Amino acid sequence: MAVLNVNIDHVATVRQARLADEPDPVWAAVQCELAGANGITVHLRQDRRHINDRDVRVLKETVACKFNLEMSMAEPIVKIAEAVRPDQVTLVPENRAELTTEGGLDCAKYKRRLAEVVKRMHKKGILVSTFIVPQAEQIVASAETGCDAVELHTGMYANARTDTAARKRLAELAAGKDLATERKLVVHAGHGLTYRNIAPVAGIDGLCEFNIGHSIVARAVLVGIREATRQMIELIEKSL
Ligand SMILES: CC(=O)[C@@H](O)[C@H](O)COP(=O)(O)O
Ligand SMILES: NCC(=O)COP(=O)(O)O
Repeated sequence: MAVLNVNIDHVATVRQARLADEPDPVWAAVQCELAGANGITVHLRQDRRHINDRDVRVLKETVACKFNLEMSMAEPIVKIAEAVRPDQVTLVPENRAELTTEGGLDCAKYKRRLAEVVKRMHKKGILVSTFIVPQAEQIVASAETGCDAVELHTGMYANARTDTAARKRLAELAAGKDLATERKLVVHAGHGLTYRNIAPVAGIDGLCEFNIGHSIVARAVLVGIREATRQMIELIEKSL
């Protein structure tokens, strides 16, 4: 059965819209956890557009479930992860001009840097996942560099315009999950997942963890974050 990590970046986006001190993502994390979330995910971007260093430090102290830090492999950010020691890091590509994460991390191209970061994270007892498109060379590079998990990028599925295109993307995700499992990687999935599109992905047997953010925070504005988290968990659990 797959579990849900709630990505609370966009709670911080609302705070940063006024450079204020509310809403506090730390308060949101507590509510998600009380609603049954398996984990809390945040992306500490180099431009600090939403989550900041203080959030990451306080979340490390307060999150009792899994704390998953999404981050690029830029050296200053890697040093922060070493100091904070989240339960897991998910390594992502990052482009300052993007609205959100666009593609997957090119693990094959940056294999040497990836192997170094994996070693440093493991030395601190941190699990490592890579956020990748479901392609064989990315899965193999993640396995060969000693990663514990991969997060398959569901953005192309989420953006599919037709049922045929969505089915093709789902088949790619399922095949990626099979290969990653064969390579002894734990398989996560996320990006662009919503209350409307979660069911077919959550129906793929063997996916262990979903990271979902924007859609849950958007719903939370209307129904509260505990209820929004609860509704998403219910959909995931119903789909298998
Ligand atoms: C890696 C991923 O798919 C997302 O979590 C993304 O990195 C979140 O970043 P934003 O919240 O800035 O879109
Ligand atoms: N890695 C995906 C994630 O954490 C949340 O992505 P989104 O649901 O905000 O698109």
